Amino acid sequence: MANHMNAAKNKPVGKSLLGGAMIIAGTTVGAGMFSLPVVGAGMWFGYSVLMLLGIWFCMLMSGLLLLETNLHFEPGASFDTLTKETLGQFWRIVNGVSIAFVLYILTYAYISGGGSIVNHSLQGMGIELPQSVAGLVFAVVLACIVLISTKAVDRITTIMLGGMIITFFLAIGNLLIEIDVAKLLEPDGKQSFMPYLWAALPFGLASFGYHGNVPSLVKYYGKDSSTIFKAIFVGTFIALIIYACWLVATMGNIPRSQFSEIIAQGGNMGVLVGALSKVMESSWLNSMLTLFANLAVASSFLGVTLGLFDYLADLFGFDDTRYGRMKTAIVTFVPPTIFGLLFPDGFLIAIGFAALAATVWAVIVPALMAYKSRQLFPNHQGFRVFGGTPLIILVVLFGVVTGACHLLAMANLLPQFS
Ligand SMILES: N[C@@H](Cc1ccccc1)C(=O)O
Repeated sequence: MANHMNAAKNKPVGKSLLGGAMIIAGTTVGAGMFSLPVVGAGMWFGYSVLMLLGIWFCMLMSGLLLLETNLHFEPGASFDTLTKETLGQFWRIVNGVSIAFVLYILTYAYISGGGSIVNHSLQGMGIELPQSVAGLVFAVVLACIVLISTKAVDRITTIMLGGMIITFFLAIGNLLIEIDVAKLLEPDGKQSFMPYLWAALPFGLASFGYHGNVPSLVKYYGKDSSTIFKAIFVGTFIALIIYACWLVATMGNIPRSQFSEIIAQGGNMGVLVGALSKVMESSWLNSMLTLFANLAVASSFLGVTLGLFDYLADLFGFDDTRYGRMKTAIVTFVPPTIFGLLFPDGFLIAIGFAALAATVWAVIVPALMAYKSRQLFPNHQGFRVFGGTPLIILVVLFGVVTGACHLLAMANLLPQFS
């Protein structure tokens, strides 16, 4: 839901802390959330919550380190300027490529997840479609909104965000009441948990990604470091609470052994939501849950593709005329949609690769930039993240270890629950 940062850029809205916190929470909570119970099934609830806490802390710190660097520059300076001025041309290019890669692969992940959830919804109405076609419908409808204008995206996602909050609490509230504590605390299946942590780390990292919005917040609030700090803290904390509730709701209702089936079917969004739907008594609440999942993935799609659309228009120099926007739309949407048609079930794999690229620009580069900017501006009196160099080392290590886990998991060298 990165589009709310565009809202911040364009509209003279009241600059309350809440607005900034919602921008961050909106971007953070997205499709990554739907991967968490599936990849966390092996280690189950306790370790999953511990992992989320650790990742939340590291991702909060990397965002604050990015803020620290950003505050040395004029509001409006973006990643490109920050990397160029602190780390030089090499990192500027590595960073730019990794951002573009994340945006593209997330677009594909959303088409895959969106197709899966649209299909699940249509089945509820008695309509059968191949999942790839459902993905195509999902992509074409939402791409048209992006093609119309930024304003259209802003309006529609604001409505979607409201809808998400309402449907989340209605559906999850009920699931939270119905949970079976034994399922949560005494999981069935193979009694080995901790080794499955490693393969899940990249998914946790992707779920806490929001860093593209930090420069937007600086542009929005100016150099008001204390408000931006609070907005990032509160926004990511809201995401942490939502994820914890989501884990309680899913793992408290679906037994661990049943996750094997979900994983065997590809672990896509529709399969998970379908399994949850089966345990929900009321068909009305069931619709709320399905609606929530649709809104979550649709609003993330709009936010991310709007970012990609603007990025590509700038990169290729396409103008804002009807013809120019058409060209930008083609390079933005056609490649991920073709992938979505060819590989409709790559949702989890795509989120994993998004995490790999995000370790670069959302974790390692912000830490390195903060290290460098402390050398460049040694007498700076303003905002500085606590913890000195040890904290920077911790954040870099977190990024490197998580990236390595993704590669090892791809090579089948890490234990994976099945
Ligand atoms: N956190 C987002 C993904 C994301 C990653 C990195 C940056 C921005 C967004 C999600 O879960 O859908």
